[in-house]
Amino acid sequence: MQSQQWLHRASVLLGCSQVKPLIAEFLDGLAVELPLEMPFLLLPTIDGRELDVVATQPAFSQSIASGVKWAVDDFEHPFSHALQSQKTMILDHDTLLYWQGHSGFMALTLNMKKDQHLVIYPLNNDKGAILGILVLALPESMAMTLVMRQDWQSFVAVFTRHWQLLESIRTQDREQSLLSDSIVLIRKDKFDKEQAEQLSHTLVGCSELMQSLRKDIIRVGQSELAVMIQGQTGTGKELVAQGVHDYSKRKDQPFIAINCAAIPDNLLESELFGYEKGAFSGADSAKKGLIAAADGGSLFLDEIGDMPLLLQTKLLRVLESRQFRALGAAKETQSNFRLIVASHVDLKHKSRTGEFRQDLFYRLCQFPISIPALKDRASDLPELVTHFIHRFNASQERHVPGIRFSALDRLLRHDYPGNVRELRNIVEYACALTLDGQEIDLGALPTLDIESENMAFKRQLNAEVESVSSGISASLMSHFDEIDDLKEAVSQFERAVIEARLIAFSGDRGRAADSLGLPKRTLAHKCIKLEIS
Ligand SMILES: Nc1ncnc2c1ncn2[C@@H]1O[C@H](COP(=O)(O)OP(=O)(O)OP(=O)(O)O)[C@@H](O)[C@H]1O
Repeated sequence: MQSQQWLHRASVLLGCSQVKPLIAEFLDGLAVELPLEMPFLLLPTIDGRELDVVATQPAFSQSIASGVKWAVDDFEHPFSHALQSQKTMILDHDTLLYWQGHSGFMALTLNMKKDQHLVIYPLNNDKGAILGILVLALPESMAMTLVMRQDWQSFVAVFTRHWQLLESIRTQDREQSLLSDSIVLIRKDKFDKEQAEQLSHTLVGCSELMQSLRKDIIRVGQSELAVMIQGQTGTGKELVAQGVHDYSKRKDQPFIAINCAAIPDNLLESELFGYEKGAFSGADSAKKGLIAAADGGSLFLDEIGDMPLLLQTKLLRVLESRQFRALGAAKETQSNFRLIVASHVDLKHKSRTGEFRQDLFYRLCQFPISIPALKDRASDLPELVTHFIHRFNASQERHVPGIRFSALDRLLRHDYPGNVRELRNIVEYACALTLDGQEIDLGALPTLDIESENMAFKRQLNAEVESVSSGISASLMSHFDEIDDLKEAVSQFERAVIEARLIAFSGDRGRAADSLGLPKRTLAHKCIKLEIS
């Protein structure tokens, strides 16, 4: 073969933009230009333990590779020697016999003609590391001369350099795309955190329950799933529904809310679906229903458990088809709304007893959210109190700076059957009775139904304190008889009191110190001494 042909082949190789076609082009070129049967390459596997066979015809590579492992540390075959020495090996017919102990190699060379030599040619990158091994069966006359020829060596150098270049582009591309994937993930995570932080200004509470509730709201806001909110009265179901809407793509569209329990059954249908003029006696003009009004936005059906069964059937149809017909209308209309429902009763139970349609229940329950009662998240209470004081100040143009610990302590001992709404009312009442510039005192609180036997909040708070202080605190008082180190017992008690107070004030050391009658520096010093983080 002439130098010009190698040059032409080299230029074809340079046109390849990916490694696989490059190798195929290289091997095909050899098969065409040289009098040989089937050249192939051996490439190290990713773990570097074996050599993989790469030939242009899959059947050929399979026949070489079938069941054969070309382990790099198996010196029974000559390829591992070529790998180690990085030197070209040319095996004549007699030398081949020496390697017949390796069954795979024996099968590979079985059909070689007597005058053929096997050329094992390591391909290095420019740093001297092995890229692969080229294997050729050539007539004796050519084997030696070919590998010595300058044009052949240049051709192979073009092939290996281009191979290396494509590999490094591929690695760069992969790294680039990994980098941009992680940047997207980091940005998304940061965005979600920022949104959750923003939501914490309206949906207040630092307890883990509230934090995960806010995360759920942000997560589901980005989807189109139907949301079912369950929680006792006054726990903030409407606030959560509003949050789902505000943090969704529909936030600039209407948020339409209706309380199914507050509207008589016979009116609920016309409220939802609307009606045409003359649809029933008294329908003097047409009225748009709430389903139509929610088009593009969100429809919030509060107390869905109170919806009559017949209307449930109609609602299910609307959800399936996104179409509805106003009362007395001839045609169906479309509305693209996202449904959010809430209930203070256990709808699953109602669906089992037949009071609520089971198919509707499952259709509505695509993303269930459960809001815990206030008494089950005592650590939220101080922050909620502060929030309601701020809200009161802003709406009434007043200046109540905060609440005294004795008053907060009283609030912590109430059970709140009316949940956050009840707390809000109590705080607003107390604010109204407190003079500007003064903190809310015990005297400003309404009479609260406090059962000393049943101090739900205290119990909850103690449980939280116990969990942070390795269970040393609350039980201490009941084990006076067991105390054998007074100093240690006093330290434990002191630590438990400070920890409880820090929890009560959401970690605000200034307020905790105030409430304990200590200077802030003294409290800080005690925290270090008692190892309170
Ligand atoms: N986590 C919270 N942060 C701030 N305010 C809250 C929170 N939870 C509830 N509220 C306030 O408590 C009051 C009652 O909330 P909301 O109306 O959302 O409760 P609900 O569960 O829908 O009540 P109902 O079952 O009676 O319809 C509202 O003023 C609301 O702003």
